[in-house]
Amino acid sequence: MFSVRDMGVDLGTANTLVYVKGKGIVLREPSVVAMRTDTGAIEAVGTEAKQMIGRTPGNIVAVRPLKDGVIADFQTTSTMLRHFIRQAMKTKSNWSGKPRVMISVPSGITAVEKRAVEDAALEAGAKDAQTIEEPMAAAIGAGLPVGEPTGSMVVDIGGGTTEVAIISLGGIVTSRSIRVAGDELDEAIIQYIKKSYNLMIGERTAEELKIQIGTAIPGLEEGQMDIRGRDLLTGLPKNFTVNAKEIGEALSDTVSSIIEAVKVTLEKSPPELAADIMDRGIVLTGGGALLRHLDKRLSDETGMPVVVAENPLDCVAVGTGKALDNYDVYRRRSAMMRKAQGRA
Ligand SMILES: Nc1ncnc2c1ncn2[C@@H]1O[C@H](COP(=O)(O)OP(=O)(O)OP(=O)(O)O)[C@@H](O)[C@H]1O
Repeated sequence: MFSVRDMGVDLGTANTLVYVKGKGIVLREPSVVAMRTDTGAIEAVGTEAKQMIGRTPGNIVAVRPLKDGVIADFQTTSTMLRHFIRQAMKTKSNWSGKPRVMISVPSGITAVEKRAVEDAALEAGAKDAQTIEEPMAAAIGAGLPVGEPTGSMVVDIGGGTTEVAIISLGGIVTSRSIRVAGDELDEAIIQYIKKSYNLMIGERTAEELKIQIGTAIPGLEEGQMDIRGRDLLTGLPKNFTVNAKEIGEALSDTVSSIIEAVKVTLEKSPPELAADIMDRGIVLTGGGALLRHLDKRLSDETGMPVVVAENPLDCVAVGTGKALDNYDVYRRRSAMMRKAQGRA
């Protein structure tokens, strides 16, 4: 007899990751679904669907169902979640029964949406499902001592949302979630290129520019990249070269918004916890933490030490996996919250 292995799912706006207890991360796919507009039938999910963004014929659309940091399209989110959970179950030949699933969700989603995410996991074959707030999962995954009476601060910069939280004794003391993260950085690049060069580029090209030559401090990076866009005057494709300084300038205001959210959260922190954070430093997680010199700029502007977590893209998924060890605690907590909401 093999034991059932439980699963943690990072249901992100940009990427979905599945962590299987005892195996680690077994699935890592973009949170994208391609569907036929006429019948609603699913054409592709994940990497294959992401490649279709901006390239679909009229009868197919490639959508990101969680694009704006919330579940924008619930039905499609459920379908995608089901697909990934089933795929992850196939990666292990010796499942003996149904797994319990811990799913991280953006902290801004409603109780009804949380319930619906859990239902989607049940439909996919889970025995039971619970949700955990993304910044809590990120902090656990980054190895912060969340259960201790000491303040830890995590800034999770994903695709759709930046979640800033101060955690102590297993709970979120104060937090802020803004819809400014990787997608907004990409959009800032699109707007900059449009304004400076009269050229239109797609969101995937903008993301590539950000990843390859982006910087949070303009002037600190060398480098350039050749790209292709559409000339807005002639309507024709055109090749051109952009340098790191320009991309740094394009990103600067959006980076400032993220830093402002961190400052506001710090200002609301009880003094004892602020002192703990001063000792340990602010921990950056999520793909956005990989933007060059973001740690330095945040440290310069807040006067606090800042560290980038090891494998920032994996922290939330690893955190959901570790949270499986306390599955019953989360289960009891959400049952209590549901009861309290029912009474209110
Ligand atoms: N090297 C890099 N530099 C800058 N940004 C990066 C880098 N690598 C990935 N990203 C960005 O990180 C974002 C995805 O991060 P992540 O997978 O943590 O998000 P998510 O968890 O899906 O989103 P959310 O937390 O909003 O639900 C994308 O916007 C991507 O462009």
